[in-house]
Amino acid sequence: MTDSIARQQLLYVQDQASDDEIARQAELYGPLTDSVRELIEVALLTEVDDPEVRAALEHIESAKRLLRQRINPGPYGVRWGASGQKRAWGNAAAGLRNAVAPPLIVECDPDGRARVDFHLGSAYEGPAGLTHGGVSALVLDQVLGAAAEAAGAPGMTGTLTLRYRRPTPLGALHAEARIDRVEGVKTIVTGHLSGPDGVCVEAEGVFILPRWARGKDSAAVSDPA
Ligand SMILES: CCCCC/C=C\C/C=C\C/C=C\C/C=C\CCCC(=O)SCCNC(=O)CCNC(=O)[C@H](O)C(C)(C)COP(=O)(O)OP(=O)(O)OC[C@H]1O[C@@H](n2cnc3c(N)ncnc32)[C@H](O)[C@@H]1OP(=O)(O)O
Repeated sequence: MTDSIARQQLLYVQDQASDDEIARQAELYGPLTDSVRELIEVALLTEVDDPEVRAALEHIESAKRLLRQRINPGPYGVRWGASGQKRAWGNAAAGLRNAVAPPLIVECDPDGRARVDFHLGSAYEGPAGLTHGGVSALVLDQVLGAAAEAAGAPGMTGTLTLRYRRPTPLGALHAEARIDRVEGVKTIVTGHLSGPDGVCVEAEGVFILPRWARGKDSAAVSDPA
């Protein structure tokens, strides 16, 4: 096993946190993340005068000093609590503690379907007034991957093929996915992202359970044996 695979595996952690403790953390950190996400948007769009910008910067620096007093060296990883509840809170698309995430709160069915209604603000702009194509890929990767995982056939994205059919606006959007077929360790998933005028991006993904995870269940992925 290479060092990088071993390091990756160590970030899948059983931390035995109780459901109550997880709920406490979600209540504490969820609003912090939401506030930082809004800060990103406000910092992008503010038109106040220079002294107000400098004063705001001081406040933000002070908040960072507070939070840095005790800090995880990162990244967050994926953690499972005592009841098996999963926390992928660092995830760039869906993480509860990641202000970069839109966030996507994906609904899944165990038969391998997933869907999400979400909102992309000005921070996700690519072409003027439109969603960045890489952000559409992020969303579809996540939703297709979640469909595979929901059916018990999770995997790393091996191949993601996208067809951008019409420009994707910012604002209220929808994405959905379903498993097309499972071929051994490969799960093939299709889906799309749509806006108010219809489908904007179509996707097909091949999700592959990596060698190191084969024959293990999610409760054992952090066991390097
Ligand atoms: C229960 C355990 C949980 C384990 C957790 C592991 C993964 C779960 C991860 C996320 C799931 C959760 C939620 C979903 C959320 C988000 C989705 C976003 C996910 C990502 O953001 S993820 C980051 C981007 N992703 C990468 O960073 C991948 C880098 N890469 C690799 O890690 C390897 O490259 C890998 C694993 C892809 C394959 O490596 P490998 O050694 O396991 O593969 P191997 O050679 O055994 O091939 C087996 C069969 O796959 C075919 N095959 C091989 N490579 C292929 C490819 N690229 N495309 C199409 N088919 C391919 C072969 O042709 C053969 O096919 P056949 O059986 O038909 O011959």
